[in-house]
Amino acid sequence: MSDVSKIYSNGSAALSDITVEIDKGEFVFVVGPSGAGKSTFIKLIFREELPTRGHLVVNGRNVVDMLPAEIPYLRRSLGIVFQDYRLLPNKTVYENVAFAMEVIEASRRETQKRVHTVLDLVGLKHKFRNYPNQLSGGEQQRVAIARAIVNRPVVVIADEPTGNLDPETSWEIMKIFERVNQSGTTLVMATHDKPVVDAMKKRVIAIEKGRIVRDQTRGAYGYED
Ligand SMILES: Nc1ncnc2c1ncn2[C@@H]1O[C@H](COP(=O)(O)OP(=O)(O)OP(=O)(O)O)[C@@H](O)[C@H]1O
Repeated sequence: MSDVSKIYSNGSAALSDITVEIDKGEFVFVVGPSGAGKSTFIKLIFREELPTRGHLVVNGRNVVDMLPAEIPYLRRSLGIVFQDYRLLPNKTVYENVAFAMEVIEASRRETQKRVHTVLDLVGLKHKFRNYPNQLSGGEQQRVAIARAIVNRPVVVIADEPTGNLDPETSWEIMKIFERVNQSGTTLVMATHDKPVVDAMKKRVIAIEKGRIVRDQTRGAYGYED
């Protein structure tokens, strides 16, 4: 991002003059008080929102000048995880993950192989026939992560992925993210989870009132909430 600002149509200035570079393979926490602009930062990366000003390149693609038809190609190179899981309620665990591969028209054989591999990685191979409402919150988030990584994205972005989970379950999620990152995937995670950020000692980008106020290599959370 280079001199990126985002002002919503109601005049709300969510981000102001953000310049930051995240390299391939990094693990980055984005922290800051409520309303600081963390979700907006994440939304710009997957082009859910467009910057009002500035340049933004994600995985070699200029997101600002991108044609609407190119957006799906950008998103195929990303895995996105939300606080509220966003699984399809009428599809099984297997189908939720396989669906992401059907969208890119992968073969059935490749899909089967990959879905089982990623469900194994998140520890849910044995629950592939379950529906989301038959799973705990932590299990649902693990399915969401499996879905996010099944197409081998270059970057995984996560907005408060442990926000609805208890501390122990949050750790399980973080261990999975760490493994995903160790395999070379860039990880960008917006979070309020102080214990997680403090323990993991990753790069921390702190945003306050839409501006970067801190960028540390092995950082801490640094807020009281
Ligand atoms: N769609 C929108 N329309 C108008 N204003 C918005 C919109 N989304 C966010 N904002 C405003 O932009 C600012 C930044 O919001 P953002 O959601 O990015 O913050 P955040 O750091 O993710 O907050 P939280 O930790 O509470 O999720 C806030 O003032 C918010 O009210």
